[in-house]
Amino acid sequence: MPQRPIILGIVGDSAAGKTTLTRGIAQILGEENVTAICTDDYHRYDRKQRAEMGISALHPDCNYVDIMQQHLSLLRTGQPILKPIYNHHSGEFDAPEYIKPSRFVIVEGLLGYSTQGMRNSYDVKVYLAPPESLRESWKVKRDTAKRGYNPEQVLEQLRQREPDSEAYIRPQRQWADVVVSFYPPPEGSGQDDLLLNVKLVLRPTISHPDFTHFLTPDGSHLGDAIRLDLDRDMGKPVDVLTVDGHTTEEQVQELERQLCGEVPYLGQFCSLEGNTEIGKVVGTTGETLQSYPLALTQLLITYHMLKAARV
Ligand SMILES: Nc1ncnc2c1ncn2[C@@H]1O[C@H](COP(=O)(O)OP(=O)(O)O)[C@@H](O)[C@H]1O
Ligand SMILES: O=C(COP(=O)(O)O)[C@H](O)[C@H](O)COP(=O)(O)O
Repeated sequence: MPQRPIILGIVGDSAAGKTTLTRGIAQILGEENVTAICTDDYHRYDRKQRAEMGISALHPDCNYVDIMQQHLSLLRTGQPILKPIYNHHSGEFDAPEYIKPSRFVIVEGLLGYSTQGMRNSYDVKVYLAPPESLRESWKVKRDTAKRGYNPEQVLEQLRQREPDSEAYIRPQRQWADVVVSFYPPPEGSGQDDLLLNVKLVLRPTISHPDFTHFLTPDGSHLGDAIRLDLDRDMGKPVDVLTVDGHTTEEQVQELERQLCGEVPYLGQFCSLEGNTEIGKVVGTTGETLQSYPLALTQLLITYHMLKAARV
C-alpha cells in the first residue's frame, strides 16, 4: 500500500448526514486506523461575528479555505497539522489540536470541494444530497437536540442560508465520484417511511465494482428492490444504483459478495450474519440507525478507500 494516508472527502450541506456516514465508515475501517476531520473548524469568524457581519458559515469568505487546502496537502503526504477547533456549543474557537494522520483520513464538511487544490487531495470524493425536506427534518431534530436551537430558529436559519447553499454548497456535487441520496419511500406506498432507500450516483471518475455481472439489462434479476440504471447527472452520463429499504437479506448478500470478492480485506465485513454491526451507526443525536441501504453505502465507500490503499 502507498505510504501516504488515503483521503476520503464527504461534502454536503448542514445536516445532510456527513458525520453519521463518517462514523459508519470509521467503524468498518477500525477507529484506530482513521483520522476524522470536520472542516467547520476552519470557520474564519465565530458565531457572534457572523451575526454582526450578516455572513453565513456556508460562504467561502467565512472560512479559511486556503488553510484547509494547505492542511489537506500536508495530510496527504502524512505530515501533522495544528488544526483549529470550532466549538458548536459555545459558537467560539477552542485551543487548536495537534493531529497526525492515521492510515485513513476522512475530511467532512461544507466546502471541501470548493478549490481545485482541495479536490486534487482526495482519493475518493463523496457528496451527500438527501432531498431538502429530509435534510430539513434531520437538521431540526439535531440542532434542537444537540445545538441549543428551537425549531423556529433552525427553519429561519435554513431560509436565510438558502442563497449560499445554492451558490456554494450544491454546485460541489459535480466533483463527487459518488453522490449519495437517502430518501423516504413515496407517500401512500404502504412502506415504513423510517426505512430509507438510497440512490447512489456512480460517476466514471473512479472505477466502480462491476455490478452488471448479476443485474440483467432490465435490472430485474434481484427484484426491483435493487436496480442499476444508466442515467445523467448534471448533464453527464452516470450509473445509478438504487437500493430500497425493504431489500431482502439474500439480495443484499449477493451485492456484498460482489464488493467483497474484489477486495479481500472487506471480506470479513460481508456476512450479515457474521457482522451484525454493519450498517448500524449511532447518529449524531444518539439514536441507532441500521438499514441495508446504509450498510451497502458504507461498504461501497470503504471498498473504494481500500482499493486506493491496495489492501
Ligand atoms: N443515513 C441516515 N439515516 C437516518 N438518519 C440520518 C442519516 N444520516 C443522518 N441522519 C440524521 O440526520 C442528523 C444530521 O446528520 P449529521 O450526520 O449530523 O449531518 P452533518 O454532519 O452533515 O451536519 C443525524 O442526527 C441523524 O438523526
Ligand atoms: O452549518 C454548519 C455546519 O455544521 P454541520 O454541517 O455539522 O451542520 C454550522 O451551522 C456552522 O458550523 C455554524 O455553526 P453555528 O450554528 O454554531 O453558528
